[in-house]
Amino acid sequence: MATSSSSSSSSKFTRSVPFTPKRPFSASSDDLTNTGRIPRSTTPSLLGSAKKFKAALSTESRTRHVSKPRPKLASVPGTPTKTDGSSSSGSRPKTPTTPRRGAESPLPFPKMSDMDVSRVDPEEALVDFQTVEPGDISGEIDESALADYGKEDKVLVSIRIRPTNATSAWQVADTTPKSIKLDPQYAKTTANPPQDFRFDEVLTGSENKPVYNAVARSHVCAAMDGYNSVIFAYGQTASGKTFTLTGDEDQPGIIPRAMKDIFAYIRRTPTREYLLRCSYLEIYNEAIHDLLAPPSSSVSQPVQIQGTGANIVLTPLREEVVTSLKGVREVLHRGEGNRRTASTDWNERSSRSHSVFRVVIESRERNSGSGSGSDSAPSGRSTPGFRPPTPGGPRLQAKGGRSVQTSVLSLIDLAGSEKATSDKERTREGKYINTSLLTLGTVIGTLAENSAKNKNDHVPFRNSKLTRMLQPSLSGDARISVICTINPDATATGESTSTLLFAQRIKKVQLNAQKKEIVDTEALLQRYKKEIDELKKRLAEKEANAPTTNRRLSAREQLDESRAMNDLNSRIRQLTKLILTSQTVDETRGDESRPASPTKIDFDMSPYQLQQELLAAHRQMEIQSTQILSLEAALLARPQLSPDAPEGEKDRLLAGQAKTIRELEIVVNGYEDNLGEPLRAVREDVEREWITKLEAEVRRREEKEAWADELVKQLEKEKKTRMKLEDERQALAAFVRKFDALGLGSALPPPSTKLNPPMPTPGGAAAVFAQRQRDRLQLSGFDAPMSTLAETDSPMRLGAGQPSLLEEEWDAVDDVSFGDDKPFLPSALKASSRKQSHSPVRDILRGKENVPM
Ligand SMILES: Nc1ncnc2c1ncn2[C@@H]1O[C@H](COP(=O)(O)OP(=O)(O)OP(=O)(O)O)[C@@H](O)[C@H]1O
Repeated sequence: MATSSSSSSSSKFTRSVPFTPKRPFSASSDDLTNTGRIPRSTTPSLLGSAKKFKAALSTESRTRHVSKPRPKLASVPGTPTKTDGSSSSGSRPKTPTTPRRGAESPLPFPKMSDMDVSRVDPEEALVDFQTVEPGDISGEIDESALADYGKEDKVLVSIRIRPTNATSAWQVADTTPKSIKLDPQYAKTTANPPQDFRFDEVLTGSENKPVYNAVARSHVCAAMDGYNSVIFAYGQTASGKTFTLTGDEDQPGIIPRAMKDIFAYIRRTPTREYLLRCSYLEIYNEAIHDLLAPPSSSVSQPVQIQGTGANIVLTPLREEVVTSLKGVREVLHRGEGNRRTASTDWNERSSRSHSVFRVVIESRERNSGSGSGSDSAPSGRSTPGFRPPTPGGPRLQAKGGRSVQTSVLSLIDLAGSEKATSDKERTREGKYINTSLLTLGTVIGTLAENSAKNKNDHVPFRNSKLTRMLQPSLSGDARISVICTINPDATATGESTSTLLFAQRIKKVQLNAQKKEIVDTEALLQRYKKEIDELKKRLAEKEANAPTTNRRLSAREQLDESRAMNDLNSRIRQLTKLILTSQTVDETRGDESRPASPTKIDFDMSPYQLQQELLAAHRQMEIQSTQILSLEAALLARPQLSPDAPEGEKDRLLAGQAKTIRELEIVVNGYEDNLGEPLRAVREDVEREWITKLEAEVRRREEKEAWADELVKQLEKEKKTRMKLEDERQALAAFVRKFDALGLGSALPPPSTKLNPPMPTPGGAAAVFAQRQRDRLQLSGFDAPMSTLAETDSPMRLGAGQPSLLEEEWDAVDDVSFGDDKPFLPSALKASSRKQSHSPVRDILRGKENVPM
């Protein structure tokens, strides 16, 4: 938002923007528009500010600043001459926003507050082409050039580059779409060329008229045509958001131009009449303040957002009815006044808060005076009297078949976007601005992603008041135009780039705004009745001609004809039902005690229709007679006793029934004694017997499991021992082979044969060793090879072909003497028996029950 020169010095918030042209430049706008720069010689005081023009529409500010007489606007061609003030239709309605102090209401309603506008009669506040004064429309708006409301399903995204005294760091190309890119000399890195950003519009200069025409006009017209429209300005502090939206005395911004355009639109639309309501609010520190409510109540009663999804309602929020541009100025002026009152430092506040100006536009066709239905009152302010209050403000009613179109135009000036990224101070305020602008970025990012990738990811609208309020619009229910303002100075390239990235993201959001209409139900009923009459007429004609035409028609054509009559009939029945439903509702409301009649017979029906009705009635009767029969049977089953039977009879019947009850109790008790109790006992016995068995089973299973675990552990241990022995055996074998290789493998000679050199044994020491192993096994009674033994002996299988030394004792293996006459048997047997007696597995197995050893 804008800066005030007076307060800027005191503000701790220093603005990087020195450029604040307040007065019209002597340079022509052409000088500025193309380059976005202002010649130094023409630049006015740098300390001037647009902030004081924030309420540029206020009549007060206008009289204060404008010395020259207001230019007289040429009347719009085709504008009917205004009738004099005495005529009720021509007299200009007073904007009902002026406080009516002390006015006593003649009606039995409680006295309304000074600012209560909820009881304004909407019929008295209507605006139409006759009531708009030439001064209320903008002479600057090019009426002939009505845009096409922008791209219907895309957000209209434009960039506005604020003029600068320094050299702009941005280059603008006048292509289609318009593009903007950073001057390479200001790029941080020269590795990649600067990104070329493309948008619907890239605007430069200080002229607000082309900006309005390019970015806002289409959306204002769309709002007048029944579409919700949102125009918001996003950008760094002092980049020109407020200048663009509000403008100043010489360059009115989008808000004043939009209001003028609204009245111009009304003036050139003689077929419709309008009810305009304005609201003005501010979101500051995540609280919504109603700027039109008295300051005390706006603090004590902050505005709440209610509802979900597309049905968001702001409450309590004042909506002021306006009938002229003067009324709009007053509303804006009051809102600005309240906003300033609430802040100690206006600049800080304005750049840290979001302001939202909303216009609710309701319209319906003007009554042609043809007297359709009961509504023959002339259009406009003819309905006298006082209305009961409507929440939020008066509403236009759908009348005499004229449906009401409702739309909202929202004009939003956001807080400075750099707060979302660089506000280091962790103040409450900074945090809240961060929250709402960061959430806006996230929401737009997710929406863009969802549209681009056809996804349905959660969009965090609820994370901030701003996004929650904008939810219906951002969800696609509005035409959106975003104007992103950038400061072209080289010092601000980072912030400007992030603004351009935001703009690029929002471009991808998909929209699907629809017109909203409230239909007049009375008129709808009238239309149904008319259609029924026409259909009946056609049906009657067909039936009358049927005898003659049927003779000429083929069988197929006759069938078609009969089908057509059937169709007519069913449509008549359908419409009649719709009418009857609404009448039935009215009847039941009117007299609760009287049941609504299920059907109404129209005696104007054709014979065919009556026949159908008769058949349906017959079917209904059959169903009902079956029901009657079953009810009669039920009645007969009841004990016979007339209501006027003597008391004694009744007592007897009661006694009889009491007896039956007792008998039934006896039966129930008998069942319990004879069957219930014994059955329970049997069940308990069975349970008891089986519980012990079950417990024993469980115990056994647990023991076996423990034994199996132990067994596995022992086998593991045994396997390790085997591996170790195998390693040692291999070492020994290697030693023996080496021994042989040295020629020492012959049987040792007897000590006496020293002279005869020993002859090597055929096959060497290895052969001797192998032979000894075989002999040993044979002697122990094992024929199977060792490896087989190992496999069968142990529940833990070793790899096939793995040599086994399980049965071997180290001292046996240790016997490496090569004398084949040395008896081997005793040692082997001894080892074998010793091994058996010490086997840990056997020890465990022995300890187990039921395991044969
Ligand atoms: N296009 C422009 N032509 C001439 N002056 C401009 C333009 N844009 C901005 N300015 C001037 O720059 C100053 C800052 O602009 P403005 O107050 O609109 O910024 P802002 O983005 O609204 O800042 P904040 O975030 O604080 O509200 C004002 O004095 C305004 O007059």
